[in-house]
Amino acid sequence: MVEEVKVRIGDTTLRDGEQTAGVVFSAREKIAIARHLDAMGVHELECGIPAMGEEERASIRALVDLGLSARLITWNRAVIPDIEASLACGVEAVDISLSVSDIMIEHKINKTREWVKEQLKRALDFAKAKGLYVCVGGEDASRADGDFLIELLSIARAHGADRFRFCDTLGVLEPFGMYEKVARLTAAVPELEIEVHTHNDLGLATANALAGVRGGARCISTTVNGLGERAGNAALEEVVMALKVACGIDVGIDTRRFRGVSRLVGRASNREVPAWKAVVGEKVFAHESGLHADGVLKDPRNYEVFAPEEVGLTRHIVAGKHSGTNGIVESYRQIGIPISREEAQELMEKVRSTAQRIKGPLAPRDLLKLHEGRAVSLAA
Ligand SMILES: CC(=O)SCCNC(=O)CCNC(=O)[C@H](O)C(C)(C)COP(=O)(O)OP(=O)(O)OC[C@H]1O[C@@H](n2cnc3c(N)ncnc32)[C@H](O)[C@@H]1OP(=O)(O)O
Ligand SMILES: O=C(O)CCC(=O)C(=O)O
Repeated sequence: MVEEVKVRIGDTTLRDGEQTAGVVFSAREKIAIARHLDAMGVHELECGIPAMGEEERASIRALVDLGLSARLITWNRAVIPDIEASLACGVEAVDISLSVSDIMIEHKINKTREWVKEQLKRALDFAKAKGLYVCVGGEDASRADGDFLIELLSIARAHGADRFRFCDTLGVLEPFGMYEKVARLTAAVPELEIEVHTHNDLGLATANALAGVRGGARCISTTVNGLGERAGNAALEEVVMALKVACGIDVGIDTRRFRGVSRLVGRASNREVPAWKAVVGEKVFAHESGLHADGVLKDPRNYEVFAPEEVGLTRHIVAGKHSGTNGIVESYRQIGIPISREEAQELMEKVRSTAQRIKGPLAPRDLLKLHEGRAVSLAA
């Protein structure tokens, strides 16, 4: 029997997403985003950094007060005051982060590997004594020495950690490397669950997250729209749909809400979602090219990897420069004008030249004008 792979999503839109340079969520927006993600069935929400100050702590307390089903987890440096600040917010789970690559140990926190091990023990013992669920965040794990990582995971396990977060902080890995590194850790310390936190600097965040699962990770860190530091994080909607469609893994999230949460976060972050954004872009189910429109009209599975309704979107047949007869018939049908294939063939040349002139698709009023034998003006 094939083992059913269970993967959980830990969404960090409210922490790493908000760390995008220049992005700020209001407390009200944080609540709306958290409610939306919770209603979709997202398993865990990384919801802020209590060490930042009283305003941040108040917004985290407000999230705790919502009594969501999702686990709320906060981000902390491996220092006791950060964990105390989290406790003061009422959360029951913490991510305790330590830089684990030599470059960051030596050139960022100015410490030694020995210090990292001892600090991990101190912070972990403190958090576990307080009854917290603890994920140990390995910042820059992808550039860390493999043997040192195994040593850290063993310490983390021995001191009661519940999970280790393998961070590709700079987004430097490719999927094969990601697979090998995570597989090595899961083989060495199988009792400790691994989460993968991937960044998109090379456009590989989603691919690397999936490779992590192939390597044995059972939790994926995501953000809505792929918001996050620099080029962003693995996008929630991409990860969930790729797991479902390409890997046959259903994480139990209501994907029909993806469009809604995507627009909510787009507005709150003031980062508009590109029309071609994978999974949630407004135009990813728009078909103009003659052969594509024809294929989709005969059976959407010809050119759609999943149905638009699955993610809250709708299909559009667009009349434009690359249209063919069947697409044009459909475009006229949609505006209540039934035309024959012959009529569509006659109109095709005009549709093409109009699209060329206006440098875009034809709106319903343009189609109407062409049908009435009138020209479409640029200003129309
Ligand atoms: C990869 C990531 O995304 S990790 C998450 C990072 N997120 C953020 O930085 C956003 C919020 N950050 C903040 O509000 C502030 O940076 C705070 C509250 C965390 C810290 O503020 P400050 O005390 O003023 O320190 P500052 O930001 O200038 O520098 C960070 C300090 O933390 C130390 N530090 C960094 N990471 C860690 C860690 N994982 N564990 C312990 N100490 C750490 C640094 O060495 C530095 O210490 P130093 O001043 O003794 O050299
Ligand atoms: O250390 C962590 O838990 C997460 C840090 C992070 O956001 C990153 O490494 O990209």
